[in-house]
Amino acid sequence: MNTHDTPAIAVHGLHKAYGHTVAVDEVSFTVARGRVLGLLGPNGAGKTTSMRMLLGLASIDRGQASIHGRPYAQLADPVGTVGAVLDAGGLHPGRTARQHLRIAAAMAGVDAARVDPLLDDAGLGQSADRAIRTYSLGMRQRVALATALVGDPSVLVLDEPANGLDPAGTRWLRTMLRGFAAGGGAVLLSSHILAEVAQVADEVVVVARGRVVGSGRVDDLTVHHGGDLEAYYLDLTAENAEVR
Ligand SMILES: Nc1ncnc2c1ncn2[C@@H]1O[C@H](COP(=O)(O)OP(=O)(O)OP(=O)(O)O)[C@@H](O)[C@H]1O
Repeated sequence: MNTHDTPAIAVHGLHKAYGHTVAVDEVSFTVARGRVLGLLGPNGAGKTTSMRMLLGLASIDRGQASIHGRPYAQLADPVGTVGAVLDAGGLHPGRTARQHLRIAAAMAGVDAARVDPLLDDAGLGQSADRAIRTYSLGMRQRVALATALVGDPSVLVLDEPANGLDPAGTRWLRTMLRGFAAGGGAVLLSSHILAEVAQVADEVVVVARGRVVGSGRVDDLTVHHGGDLEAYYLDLTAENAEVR
């Protein structure tokens, strides 16, 4: 199954518990090609766990998660299909950004010539030959984002991609994501920076304590809050403000 009617990302009835903590409780959403979906929610709401299940990094207790109609593990070309940023702290500290991207390109089976333009786009051209251990948080985030793009994927799954980025980096990310979606790509991103989400996402899903408490197009959801995503979000999550 890989027709144009199949959502790029589909999550249905996803459920996951860690001991007595229900991290994700019957979460469902889809992301169509050409769309950006923002996954919002308080700390501990289940956003990262949902993304990890989608990417086959955490087992699924119940429900299904698929990319272009298949579970991640059954994708014929996972690196060429999905780019992901889950934890920019996971980069090898002794490697340079250029080495890191070249290795990623080799693993994805793509031409190493793709690496330099990606480094330049991410604003890393000047620092690409320094060890990642000398990088700031925002620079690591830029490496992680550039790495996610190496395989020329059609789907991006990004956990707090703006974390640590300066204003120029945030603008680069926004422009990159809109361009990616305009080219037919699908993006799932989590973020606590609601002003940024309002600018880049077509739709949002709000989770609290593992459950979906709101979802839809940003314009529709915020109609009673003067178009203010933050006001809508804070109203919706007020009862679940206590983190777990
Ligand atoms: N490996 C784990 N072992 C035990 N509990 C976990 C584990 N991973 C997540 N949890 C719990 O599952 C719940 C959801 O966590 P998750 O990281 O998915 O939240 P989140 O929405 O991504 O939060 P944040 O916004 O703080 O990143 C939390 O209660 C968390 O403590």
